[in-house]
Amino acid sequence: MTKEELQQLEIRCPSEEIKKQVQANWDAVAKPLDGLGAFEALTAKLGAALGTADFDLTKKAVIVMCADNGIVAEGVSQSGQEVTAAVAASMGKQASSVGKMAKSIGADVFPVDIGINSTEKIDGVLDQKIRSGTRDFLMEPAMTEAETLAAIEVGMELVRRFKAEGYSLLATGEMGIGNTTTSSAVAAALSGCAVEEITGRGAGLSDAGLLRKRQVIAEALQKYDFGKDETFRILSTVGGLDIAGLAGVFIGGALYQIPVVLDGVISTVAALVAERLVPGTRAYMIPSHKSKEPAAARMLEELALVPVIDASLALGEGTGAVMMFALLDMAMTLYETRTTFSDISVEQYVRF
Ligand SMILES: O=C(O)c1ccc[n+]([C@@H]2O[C@H](COP(=O)([O-])O)[C@@H](O)[C@H]2O)c1
Ligand SMILES: Cc1cc2nc[nH]c2cc1C
Repeated sequence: MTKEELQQLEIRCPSEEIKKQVQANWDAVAKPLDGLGAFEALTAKLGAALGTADFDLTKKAVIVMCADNGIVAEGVSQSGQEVTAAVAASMGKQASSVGKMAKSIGADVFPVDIGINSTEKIDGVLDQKIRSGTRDFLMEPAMTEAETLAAIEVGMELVRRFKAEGYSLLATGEMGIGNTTTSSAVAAALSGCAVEEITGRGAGLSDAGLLRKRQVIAEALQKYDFGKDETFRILSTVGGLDIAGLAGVFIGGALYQIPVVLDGVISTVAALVAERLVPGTRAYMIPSHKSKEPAAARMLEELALVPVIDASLALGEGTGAVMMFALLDMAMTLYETRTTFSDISVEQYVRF
Protein backbone atom coordinates (compact mmCIF):
# COMPACT_ATOMS: atom_id res chain seq x y z
CA MET A 1 0.00 0.00 0.00
CA THR A 2 1.32 3.46 -0.84
CA LYS A 3 0.70 6.57 1.23
CA GLU A 4 -1.65 7.82 -1.48
CA GLU A 5 -3.60 4.53 -1.51
CA LEU A 6 -3.92 4.75 2.27
CA GLN A 7 -5.27 8.28 2.11
CA GLN A 8 -7.75 7.32 -0.60
CA LEU A 9 -9.42 4.58 1.44
CA GLU A 10 -13.14 5.18 1.77
CA ILE A 11 -15.03 4.43 4.93
CA ARG A 12 -18.69 3.46 4.80
CA CYS A 13 -20.92 5.43 7.14
CA PRO A 14 -22.58 3.20 9.75
CA SER A 15 -26.35 2.88 9.34
CA GLU A 16 -28.41 5.66 10.97
CA GLU A 17 -31.46 3.40 10.64
CA ILE A 18 -29.90 0.69 12.81
CA LYS A 19 -28.78 3.27 15.35
CA LYS A 20 -32.40 4.44 15.66
CA GLN A 21 -33.61 0.87 15.93
CA VAL A 22 -31.24 0.11 18.82
CA GLN A 23 -32.39 3.27 20.57
CA ALA A 24 -36.02 2.25 20.02
CA ASN A 25 -35.24 -1.15 21.54
CA TRP A 26 -33.76 0.58 24.59
CA ASP A 27 -36.83 2.80 24.88
CA ALA A 28 -39.01 -0.32 25.06
CA VAL A 29 -37.07 -1.63 28.08
CA ALA A 30 -38.90 -1.21 31.40
CA LYS A 31 -36.67 1.57 32.78
CA PRO A 32 -36.50 5.36 32.76
CA LEU A 33 -35.90 6.85 29.30
CA ASP A 34 -32.13 7.11 28.65
CA GLY A 35 -31.63 5.32 31.97
CA LEU A 36 -28.44 3.65 30.82
CA GLY A 37 -27.04 6.97 29.69
CA ALA A 38 -23.96 6.78 27.51
CA PHE A 39 -24.32 3.00 27.22
CA GLU A 40 -27.48 3.39 25.18
CA ALA A 41 -25.75 5.63 22.65
CA LEU A 42 -22.63 3.47 22.63
CA THR A 43 -24.55 0.26 21.98
CA ALA A 44 -26.47 2.05 19.21
CA LYS A 45 -23.10 3.00 17.72
CA LEU A 46 -21.94 -0.64 18.04
CA GLY A 47 -25.06 -1.99 16.32
CA ALA A 48 -24.77 0.56 13.52
CA ALA A 49 -21.10 -0.30 13.00
CA LEU A 50 -21.86 -4.04 12.93
CA GLY A 51 -24.84 -3.55 10.60
CA THR A 52 -27.55 -5.08 12.79
CA ALA A 53 -29.68 -4.20 15.81
CA ASP A 54 -29.36 -7.84 16.94
CA PHE A 55 -25.65 -7.88 17.48
CA ASP A 56 -23.64 -10.17 19.71
CA LEU A 57 -20.46 -8.99 21.45
CA THR A 58 -19.47 -12.33 22.97
CA LYS A 59 -16.25 -12.80 21.00
CA LYS A 60 -13.89 -10.00 21.91
CA ALA A 61 -10.14 -9.52 21.66
CA VAL A 62 -7.44 -7.00 22.51
CA ILE A 63 -4.63 -6.43 20.02
CA VAL A 64 -1.56 -5.33 21.98
CA MET A 65 1.14 -3.70 19.86
CA CYS A 66 4.56 -4.07 21.52
CA ALA A 67 7.46 -1.96 20.27
CA ASP A 68 10.56 -0.09 21.37
CA ASN A 69 11.41 3.55 20.93
CA GLY A 70 14.86 4.95 20.14
CA ILE A 71 14.02 8.14 22.04
CA VAL A 72 14.55 6.21 25.30
CA ALA A 73 18.29 6.89 24.78
CA GLU A 74 17.53 10.53 25.73
CA GLY A 75 16.52 9.65 29.31
CA VAL A 76 12.76 10.13 28.92
CA SER A 77 11.66 7.03 30.86
CA GLN A 78 12.53 5.49 34.19
CA SER A 79 13.72 2.20 32.66
CA GLY A 80 15.53 0.92 29.60
CA GLN A 81 14.16 -0.75 26.48
CA GLU A 82 14.77 -4.27 27.87
CA VAL A 83 11.59 -3.87 29.96
CA THR A 84 9.45 -3.96 26.80
CA ALA A 85 10.58 -7.50 25.93
CA ALA A 86 10.22 -8.62 29.56
CA VAL A 87 6.62 -7.38 29.82
CA ALA A 88 5.80 -8.78 26.36
CA ALA A 89 7.09 -12.19 27.49
CA SER A 90 4.83 -11.99 30.53
CA MET A 91 1.95 -10.98 28.26
CA GLY A 92 2.66 -13.99 26.04
CA LYS A 93 1.99 -16.17 29.10
CA GLN A 94 -1.19 -14.18 29.82
CA ALA A 95 0.47 -13.17 33.11
CA SER A 96 0.57 -9.39 32.63
CA SER A 97 -2.24 -7.10 33.82
CA VAL A 98 -4.23 -7.21 30.58
CA GLY A 99 -4.09 -11.02 30.39
CA LYS A 100 -5.48 -11.40 33.87
CA MET A 101 -8.24 -8.84 33.36
CA ALA A 102 -9.24 -10.27 29.98
CA LYS A 103 -9.36 -13.80 31.38
CA SER A 104 -11.82 -12.68 34.04
CA ILE A 105 -14.38 -11.78 31.35
CA GLY A 106 -13.49 -14.37 28.68
CA ALA A 107 -11.85 -11.96 26.21
CA ASP A 108 -8.77 -12.92 24.21
CA VAL A 109 -5.45 -11.07 24.19
CA PHE A 110 -3.13 -11.08 21.18
CA PRO A 111 0.25 -9.51 21.95
CA VAL A 112 2.07 -8.52 18.76
CA ASP A 113 5.79 -7.88 18.36
CA ILE A 114 5.67 -5.02 15.85
CA GLY A 115 9.08 -3.66 16.84
CA ILE A 116 10.56 -4.94 20.10
CA ASN A 117 14.29 -4.26 20.32
CA SER A 118 15.39 -7.88 20.55
CA THR A 119 16.13 -10.62 18.08
CA GLU A 120 14.46 -13.40 20.03
CA LYS A 121 11.04 -14.82 19.27
CA ILE A 122 8.76 -14.49 22.28
CA ASP A 123 6.39 -17.36 23.12
CA GLY A 124 2.74 -16.41 22.82
CA VAL A 125 3.53 -13.17 20.96
CA LEU A 126 2.67 -12.81 17.24
CA ASP A 127 5.81 -12.00 15.28
CA GLN A 128 5.10 -9.03 13.01
CA LYS A 129 8.36 -7.20 13.65
CA ILE A 130 9.04 -4.33 11.24
CA ARG A 131 12.38 -3.46 12.84
CA SER A 132 14.02 -3.78 16.27
CA GLY A 133 12.89 -0.50 17.75
CA THR A 134 12.73 2.92 16.12
CA ARG A 135 15.47 5.52 15.75
CA ASP A 136 16.07 8.31 18.29
CA PHE A 137 13.82 11.08 16.91
CA LEU A 138 15.91 13.82 18.46
CA MET A 139 18.68 12.76 16.05
CA GLU A 140 16.71 11.62 12.99
CA PRO A 141 13.16 10.58 12.02
CA ALA A 142 12.02 7.55 14.02
CA MET A 143 10.73 5.61 11.01
CA THR A 144 10.89 5.70 7.23
CA GLU A 145 7.75 6.08 5.16
CA ALA A 146 7.94 2.39 4.21
CA GLU A 147 8.26 1.27 7.85
CA THR A 148 5.33 3.44 8.89
CA LEU A 149 3.12 2.08 6.11
CA ALA A 150 4.17 -1.50 6.91
CA ALA A 151 3.18 -1.01 10.57
CA ILE A 152 -0.19 0.46 9.59
CA GLU A 153 -0.77 -2.52 7.31
CA VAL A 154 0.03 -4.97 10.13
CA GLY A 155 -2.80 -3.43 12.17
CA MET A 156 -5.25 -3.45 9.26
CA GLU A 157 -4.46 -7.04 8.36
CA LEU A 158 -4.94 -8.25 11.95
CA VAL A 159 -8.44 -6.75 12.01
CA ARG A 160 -9.26 -8.46 8.71
CA ARG A 161 -8.04 -11.76 10.17
CA PHE A 162 -9.90 -11.42 13.48
CA LYS A 163 -13.13 -10.51 11.71
CA ALA A 164 -12.77 -13.69 9.64
CA GLU A 165 -12.28 -15.60 12.92
CA GLY A 166 -15.63 -14.31 14.20
CA TYR A 167 -14.66 -11.47 16.55
CA SER A 168 -17.24 -8.70 16.72
CA LEU A 169 -15.46 -6.26 19.02
CA LEU A 170 -11.75 -5.46 19.20
CA ALA A 171 -9.71 -3.28 21.54
CA THR A 172 -6.35 -1.60 21.27
CA GLY A 173 -3.49 -2.03 23.71
CA GLU A 174 0.27 -1.47 23.64
CA MET A 175 3.48 -1.97 25.55
CA GLY A 176 6.63 -0.02 24.89
CA ILE A 177 9.00 1.85 27.12
CA GLY A 178 9.14 5.47 25.95
CA ASN A 179 5.80 5.44 24.17
CA THR A 180 4.29 8.21 26.29
CA THR A 181 7.08 10.43 24.89
CA THR A 182 6.30 9.51 21.28
CA SER A 183 2.57 9.87 21.99
CA SER A 184 2.98 13.29 23.61
CA ALA A 185 5.13 14.48 20.72
CA VAL A 186 2.56 13.32 18.16
CA ALA A 187 -0.28 14.80 20.25
CA ALA A 188 1.43 18.19 20.54
CA ALA A 189 2.18 18.27 16.81
CA LEU A 190 -1.35 17.24 15.78
CA SER A 191 -3.11 19.66 18.14
CA GLY A 192 -0.70 22.57 18.37
CA CYS A 193 -0.97 22.35 22.18
CA ALA A 194 1.96 23.39 24.34
CA VAL A 195 4.33 20.53 25.23
CA GLU A 196 4.12 21.28 29.00
CA GLU A 197 0.35 21.07 28.84
CA ILE A 198 0.31 17.72 27.10
CA THR A 199 3.26 15.79 28.55
CA GLY A 200 2.97 13.75 31.75
CA ARG A 201 5.07 11.37 33.81
CA GLY A 202 4.29 8.22 31.80
CA ALA A 203 5.04 5.04 33.72
CA GLY A 204 6.67 7.13 36.50
CA LEU A 205 9.20 9.95 36.20
CA SER A 206 10.91 12.24 38.70
CA ASP A 207 10.53 16.03 38.39
CA ALA A 208 13.91 16.18 36.65
CA GLY A 209 12.90 13.34 34.32
CA LEU A 210 9.67 15.12 33.37
CA LEU A 211 11.60 18.31 32.65
CA ARG A 212 13.98 16.38 30.40
CA LYS A 213 11.10 14.64 28.61
CA ARG A 214 9.44 17.98 27.87
CA GLN A 215 12.73 19.50 26.68
CA VAL A 216 13.35 16.57 24.31
CA ILE A 217 9.88 16.83 22.79
CA ALA A 218 10.04 20.62 22.47
CA GLU A 219 13.46 20.45 20.80
CA ALA A 220 12.27 17.83 18.31
CA LEU A 221 9.13 19.78 17.44
CA GLN A 222 11.23 22.87 16.82
CA LYS A 223 13.64 20.87 14.66
CA TYR A 224 10.99 19.26 12.43
CA ASP A 225 8.65 22.29 12.29
CA PHE A 226 5.48 20.30 11.47
CA GLY A 227 2.27 21.75 10.15
CA LYS A 228 -0.74 20.48 12.15
CA ASP A 229 -2.11 18.71 9.08
CA GLU A 230 1.08 16.79 8.23
CA THR A 231 -0.26 13.70 9.98
CA PHE A 232 1.79 11.07 8.17
CA ARG A 233 5.06 12.98 8.55
CA ILE A 234 4.33 13.58 12.25
CA LEU A 235 3.59 9.88 12.80
CA SER A 236 6.70 8.60 11.02
CA THR A 237 9.05 11.25 12.43
CA VAL A 238 8.19 11.36 16.15
CA GLY A 239 5.74 8.44 16.49
CA GLY A 240 6.44 4.76 16.91
CA LEU A 241 5.72 1.37 15.38
CA ASP A 242 3.09 0.69 18.07
CA ILE A 243 1.22 3.94 17.36
CA ALA A 244 1.35 3.27 13.60
CA GLY A 245 0.18 -0.33 14.11
CA LEU A 246 -2.70 0.83 16.30
CA ALA A 247 -3.67 3.49 13.77
CA GLY A 248 -3.86 0.55 11.34
CA VAL A 249 -6.17 -1.30 13.73
CA PHE A 250 -8.55 1.68 13.83
CA ILE A 251 -8.44 2.06 10.05
CA GLY A 252 -8.99 -1.70 9.65
CA GLY A 253 -11.93 -1.52 12.06
CA ALA A 254 -13.60 1.15 9.94
CA LEU A 255 -12.78 -0.58 6.66
CA TYR A 256 -13.99 -4.03 7.76
CA GLN A 257 -16.79 -2.63 9.96
CA ILE A 258 -15.63 -3.99 13.30
CA PRO A 259 -15.84 -1.49 16.18
CA VAL A 260 -12.60 -0.87 18.06
CA VAL A 261 -12.34 0.20 21.72
CA LEU A 262 -9.71 2.82 22.60
CA ASP A 263 -7.50 2.41 25.66
CA GLY A 264 -5.14 4.99 27.16
CA VAL A 265 -3.07 7.84 25.82
CA ILE A 266 -1.06 5.90 23.23
CA SER A 267 -4.16 4.32 21.77
CA THR A 268 -6.02 7.64 21.80
CA VAL A 269 -3.21 9.38 19.92
CA ALA A 270 -3.24 6.51 17.39
CA ALA A 271 -7.00 6.97 17.02
CA LEU A 272 -6.59 10.65 16.12
CA VAL A 273 -3.82 9.75 13.66
CA ALA A 274 -6.18 7.21 12.05
CA GLU A 275 -9.05 9.70 11.80
CA ARG A 276 -6.79 12.37 10.30
CA LEU A 277 -5.32 9.91 7.77
CA VAL A 278 -8.63 8.29 6.85
CA PRO A 279 -11.56 10.55 7.76
CA GLY A 280 -14.68 8.72 8.93
CA THR A 281 -12.74 6.13 10.91
CA ARG A 282 -13.99 7.60 14.21
CA ALA A 283 -17.50 6.31 13.50
CA TYR A 284 -16.17 2.85 14.43
CA MET A 285 -14.34 3.95 17.60
CA ILE A 286 -15.61 3.24 21.11
CA PRO A 287 -13.98 5.34 23.87
CA SER A 288 -13.26 3.69 27.21
CA HIS A 289 -11.41 5.86 29.72
CA LYS A 290 -9.68 9.18 30.19
CA SER A 291 -6.05 8.33 30.93
CA LYS A 292 -4.14 10.19 33.62
CA GLU A 293 -1.72 11.35 30.88
CA PRO A 294 -2.84 14.87 29.92
CA ALA A 295 -2.61 14.30 26.17
CA ALA A 296 -5.45 11.78 26.29
CA ALA A 297 -8.22 14.24 27.20
CA ARG A 298 -7.03 16.65 24.52
CA MET A 299 -7.02 13.91 21.84
CA LEU A 300 -10.48 12.69 22.91
CA GLU A 301 -11.75 16.24 22.52
CA GLU A 302 -10.33 16.42 18.99
CA LEU A 303 -12.10 13.14 18.22
CA ALA A 304 -15.33 14.30 19.91
CA LEU A 305 -15.40 11.04 21.88
CA VAL A 306 -16.53 11.00 25.51
CA PRO A 307 -15.10 8.21 27.68
CA VAL A 308 -17.26 6.72 30.43
CA ILE A 309 -14.42 5.79 32.84
CA ASP A 310 -12.46 8.55 34.57
CA ALA A 311 -10.23 6.75 37.03
CA SER A 312 -6.72 8.15 36.43
CA LEU A 313 -5.69 4.87 34.80
CA ALA A 314 -2.16 4.92 33.40
CA LEU A 315 -1.36 1.29 32.78
CA GLY A 316 -1.71 0.71 29.06
CA GLU A 317 -1.66 -2.84 27.61
CA GLY A 318 -5.38 -2.42 26.79
CA THR A 319 -6.43 -2.68 30.46
CA GLY A 320 -8.86 0.27 30.37
CA ALA A 321 -10.41 -1.09 27.18
CA VAL A 322 -10.96 -4.45 28.88
CA MET A 323 -12.71 -2.67 31.77
CA MET A 324 -14.97 -1.18 29.13
CA PHE A 325 -15.58 -4.67 27.70
CA ALA A 326 -16.90 -5.70 31.14
CA LEU A 327 -19.23 -2.69 31.33
CA LEU A 328 -20.47 -3.31 27.80
CA ASP A 329 -21.13 -6.95 28.71
CA MET A 330 -23.48 -5.80 31.47
CA ALA A 331 -25.26 -3.34 29.20
CA MET A 332 -25.58 -6.07 26.55
CA THR A 333 -27.15 -8.49 29.03
CA LEU A 334 -29.94 -5.96 29.58
CA TYR A 335 -30.26 -5.29 25.87
CA GLU A 336 -30.32 -8.91 24.75
CA THR A 337 -32.68 -10.22 27.43
CA ARG A 338 -34.74 -7.07 27.61
CA THR A 339 -37.74 -6.97 29.91
CA THR A 340 -40.05 -4.52 28.21
CA PHE A 341 -42.83 -2.22 29.42
CA SER A 342 -45.20 -4.61 27.68
CA ASP A 343 -43.78 -7.57 29.69
CA ILE A 344 -44.77 -5.80 32.91
CA SER A 345 -48.05 -4.47 31.47
CA VAL A 346 -47.07 -0.82 31.83
CA GLU A 347 -47.52 1.75 29.06
CA GLN A 348 -44.21 2.66 27.42
CA TYR A 349 -42.79 6.10 28.24
CA VAL A 350 -42.79 8.56 25.35
CA ARG A 351 -39.97 10.86 24.31
CA PHE A 352 -40.72 14.59 24.39
O1 LIG B 1 -2.30 3.96 28.69
C1 LIG B 1 -1.85 4.99 29.23
O2 LIG B 1 -2.50 6.03 29.26
C2 LIG B 1 -0.46 4.91 29.84
C3 LIG B 1 -0.01 5.94 30.64
C4 LIG B 1 1.25 5.84 31.20
C5 LIG B 1 2.04 4.72 30.94
N1 LIG B 1 1.59 3.72 30.13
C6 LIG B 1 2.42 2.51 29.86
O3 LIG B 1 3.74 2.74 30.31
C7 LIG B 1 4.70 2.57 29.28
C8 LIG B 1 5.24 3.87 28.80
O4 LIG B 1 5.72 4.67 29.83
P1 LIG B 1 7.02 5.55 29.60
O5 LIG B 1 7.17 6.32 30.87
O6 LIG B 1 8.15 4.57 29.39
O7 LIG B 1 6.76 6.39 28.42
C9 LIG B 1 3.98 1.85 28.14
O8 LIG B 1 4.28 0.50 28.15
C10 LIG B 1 2.52 2.15 28.39
O9 LIG B 1 1.73 1.02 28.13
C11 LIG B 1 0.35 3.80 29.61
C1 LIG C 1 6.30 -3.30 34.50
C2 LIG C 1 5.59 -2.48 33.45
C3 LIG C 1 4.41 -2.98 32.88
C4 LIG C 1 3.77 -2.23 31.91
N1 LIG C 1 2.66 -2.43 31.21
C5 LIG C 1 2.47 -1.40 30.38
N2 LIG C 1 3.46 -0.55 30.55
C6 LIG C 1 4.29 -1.01 31.49
C7 LIG C 1 5.46 -0.49 32.04
C8 LIG C 1 6.11 -1.22 33.04
C9 LIG C 1 7.36 -0.65 33.65
